Amino acid sequence: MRSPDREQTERFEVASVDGTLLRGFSRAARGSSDARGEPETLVLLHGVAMDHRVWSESSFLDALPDDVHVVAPDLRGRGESDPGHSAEGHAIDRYVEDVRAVLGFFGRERYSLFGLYFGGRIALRVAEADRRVQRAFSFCAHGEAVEVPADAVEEEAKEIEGPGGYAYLRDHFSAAGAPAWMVSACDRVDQDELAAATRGLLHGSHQRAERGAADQDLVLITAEGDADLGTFREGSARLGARLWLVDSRTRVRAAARLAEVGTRTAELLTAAPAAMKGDA
Ligand SMILES: COC(=O)C[C@@H](NC(=O)[C@@H](NC(=O)[C@@H](/N=C1/NCC(=O)N2CC[C@@H](C)[C@H]2C(=O)N[C@@H](CCSC)C(=O)N[C@H]1C(C)(C)C)C(C)(C)C)[C@@H](C)c1ccccc1)c1nccs1
Repeated sequence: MRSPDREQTERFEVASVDGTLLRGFSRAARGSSDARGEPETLVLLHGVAMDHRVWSESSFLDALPDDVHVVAPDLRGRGESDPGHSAEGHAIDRYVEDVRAVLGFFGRERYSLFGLYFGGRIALRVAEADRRVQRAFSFCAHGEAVEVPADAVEEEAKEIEGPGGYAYLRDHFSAAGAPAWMVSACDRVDQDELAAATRGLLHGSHQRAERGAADQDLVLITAEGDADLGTFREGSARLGARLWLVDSRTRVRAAARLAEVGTRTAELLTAAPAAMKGDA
């Protein structure tokens, strides 16, 4: 466990293209950096019903070495960031703009992104759009085109904005075997923003991601028992992405494996460049 005083955690605030202020936390790297004198910078993107706190609560953060600069924004409408207000204000293109604004703020030449569920889908879309992304990890979200059924998602949004909204999410995630940190994260999200973000999934999140630069290292991660494992395999072949599997029966249950994925991610970040190409 890291002692709090050693944490060099500070807040940041950056304006996105549409003026939305994104806020988040940055933990400076200690010690070594790469040949360019830059530490590895890892930007963490949480899921829909979450905020930046899930990274410490899931122990993912503890798995990362001191010499990695960690940046954990709150997506718009979550945590301390400004609201997105409407479904259009929560379109995936707005999230891509937001993440690119965060990359601009820290001014590094290269970044690694790690996204959780829908945050993983955002990470893949940012990698496609932005050459500064050297590695993109997507935990339990592939980059293929998906049918996002408007009626089912509208129904889910109505549940979420209704009086039983938090109970819907808590009950669904608990029943699906989600770890406590993921269930409790839902309660921290403003209901109206959560409903808008849900409806926002109807604005572009169905599109597949394309590979960005040829030298990007893309990593898809899902549960061995995932019903959509075939789609992840297709995505791995199409994108030239690694496919990591975690020992769990479903994507929701895979959340309990996040800390060990953090350890594996750290190995890839700090591996000597030569080693990176060879490993499976
Ligand atoms: C099968 O579902 C699971 O395996 C849970 C898993 N989901 C996903 O991987 C992806 N999504 C989905 O597959 C589906 N999408 C939904 N609605 C959109 C959606 O996702 N949400 C809206 C509310 C928000 C909390 C989030 C969510 O989580 N709701 C859950 C239900 C409650 S929790 C069991 C939820 O999936 N519902 C479904 C319904 C169709 C049942 C309404 C489709 C229509 C895209 C295939 C998600 C990453 C994504 C991927 C690509 C584009 C958009 C979204 C998880 N995601 C986060 C944690 S676990």
